[in-house]
Amino acid sequence: MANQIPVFVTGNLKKLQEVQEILGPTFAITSHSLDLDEIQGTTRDVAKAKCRKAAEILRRPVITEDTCLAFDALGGLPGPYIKWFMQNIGHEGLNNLLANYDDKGAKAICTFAYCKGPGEEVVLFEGLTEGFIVPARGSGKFGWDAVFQPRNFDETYAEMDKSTKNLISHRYKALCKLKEFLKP
Ligand SMILES: O=c1nc[nH]c2c1ncn2[C@H]1C[C@H](O)[C@@H](COP(=O)(O)OP(=O)(O)OP(=O)(O)O)O1
Ligand SMILES: [Mg+2]
Repeated sequence: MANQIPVFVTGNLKKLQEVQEILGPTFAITSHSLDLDEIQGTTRDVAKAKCRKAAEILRRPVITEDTCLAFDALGGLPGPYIKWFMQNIGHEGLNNLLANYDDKGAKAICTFAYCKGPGEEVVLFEGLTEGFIVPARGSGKFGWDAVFQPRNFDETYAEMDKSTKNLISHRYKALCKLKEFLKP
């Protein structure tokens, strides 16, 4: 089981597309669509539990990924709960959460997790990109891309070329570490 190529388990097609774009054709990745339950806790706890669960279900080496959007003024929230905030209050609601704060700083954090199989230890690979929450700009249809403007850039993730996002993103940085780990 240990030598099997890990499968990337995600229910999010956009995430999968970005991972494939970043890795390029030389690093084929297979995927399995599962909507895994996500526990409450720190980003790391959530990422570990999700990966452990995927390994138990599929009984083989797996990779999972958890994405966080942490607002500095809110002590890191919504953090791992960003999916539910995004779904329920949208771009405008995310901006409104910070209406009473001057500090619009936010961190996009990507945590890949690898687990060899059921009961095995989970290894984490984190990537972080700092930026600001801004009123939605750009046509990006991927999650909160339109309200996240990376530090030192004039464009939001949604406005910039996909290739630019993929060179500076939280996901890119985490994938670099994962790639190094998976090198034969
Ligand atoms: O680069 C990104 N740019 C904008 N939005 C993003 C990005 N990456 C994830 N997102 C969204 C998707 C979901 O609303 C939440 C993360 O939640 P998260 O649990 O990690 O993703 P998910 O449930 O959609 O897929 P999965 O099956 O891999 O858990 O942020
Ligand atoms: Mg999820």
